[in-house]
Amino acid sequence: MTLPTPSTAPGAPLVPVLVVVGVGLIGGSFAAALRQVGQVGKVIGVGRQVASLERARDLGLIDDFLPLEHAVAHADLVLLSVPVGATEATLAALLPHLPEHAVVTDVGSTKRDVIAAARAAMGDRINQFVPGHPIAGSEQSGPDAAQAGLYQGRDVILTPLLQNTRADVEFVQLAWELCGADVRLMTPELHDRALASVSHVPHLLAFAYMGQVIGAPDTALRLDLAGSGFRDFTRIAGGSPDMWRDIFLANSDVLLDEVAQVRGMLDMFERAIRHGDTEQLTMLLQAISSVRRNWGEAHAADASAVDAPSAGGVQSAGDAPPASSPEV
Ligand SMILES: NC(=O)c1ccc[n+]([C@@H]2O[C@H](COP(=O)([O-])OP(=O)(O)OC[C@H]3O[C@@H](n4cnc5c(N)ncnc54)[C@H](O)[C@@H]3O)[C@@H](O)[C@H]2O)c1
Ligand SMILES: O=C(O)C(=O)C[C@]1(C(=O)O)C=C[C@@H](O)C=C1
Repeated sequence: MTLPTPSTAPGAPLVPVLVVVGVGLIGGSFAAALRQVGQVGKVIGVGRQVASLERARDLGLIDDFLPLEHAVAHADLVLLSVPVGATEATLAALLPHLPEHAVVTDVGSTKRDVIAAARAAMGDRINQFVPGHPIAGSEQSGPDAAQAGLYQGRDVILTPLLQNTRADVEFVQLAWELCGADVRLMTPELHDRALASVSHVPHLLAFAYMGQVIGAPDTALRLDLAGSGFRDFTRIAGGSPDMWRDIFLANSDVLLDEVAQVRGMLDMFERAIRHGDTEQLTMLLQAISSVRRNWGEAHAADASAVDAPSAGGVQSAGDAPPASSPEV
């Protein structure tokens, strides 16, 4: 890969000045990861809460913080790591101050809406925006949750635009690779459909299930008796409400379509249970359990080396096997 434009001097870090807008779990981890490998010169944070930015500085995630317009004027790379609903307003505010050579990328969990927002905000400077999304994170938020190792061996998806230069895409790709990530390129449509299924639906179900439990008359007893199954299933219901509100709304069309299909599966289970259909219930459970076990074993062995099943049209840095779905 050719070294991208911003880093020209030998031994210079890849990113002389990184501006992180939204120094929380994801943005703070990106800064920490690049710093750990010595590939960032200076990190400037931008945010809404001074206390949180001070905390990020105390943790060493950022060197300093500035108002958006001042920070961006120095940037070689801007990482947008705010809830996806804030994309358009944030990009519109930073654009007048963005140097011509600077690249802006994002970490938003949805891509079609983020790209539409970026086009609306950036107009003919859209070439400077390279959309991205790390498939790594947790239910925690804020700078204290940031970890330099968060992206080690994890996939990062880039959905480049026709307007992007190859050098800018390679710059963002290299930055993520230096964080330890495996970069995959795909279309925003494929991204949003797949992530609706394997990220957005599980979060929606966890929130919905948890909501049902806390609405019960004996909630205290239930929560007192809850074990590891409950813990595993509901961990993600502790995620950021702002972040998940924006994701559910941004990806609503494919999310609702996937939810309808999950409802179809629930109906199938309900029918089998209602009719005492042992054969059907066993068949469903066996087919599903075996696929989940295989996936779990492959990913537990080395989550970094095994790519998730890929859909047609996905370009992967690795040799991902073709997608396979359970026949139930
Ligand atoms: N948490 C995850 O697991 C995960 C994983 C991959 C991608 N993402 C994406 O990363 C982005 C950031 O998520 P995070 O987990 O780091 O959240 P976070 O809450 O830890 O950090 C978000 C930051 O954005 C700021 N912010 C919130 N609303 C804002 C607004 N309207 N305008 C400006 N700033 C605002 C917050 O103050 C905070 O500093 C989101 O777009 C999310 O979809 C999250
Ligand atoms: O591990 C978690 O708790 C996450 O929610 C991480 C997770 C996911 O896997 O769904 C959440 C949202 C993202 O956009 C990417 C990753």
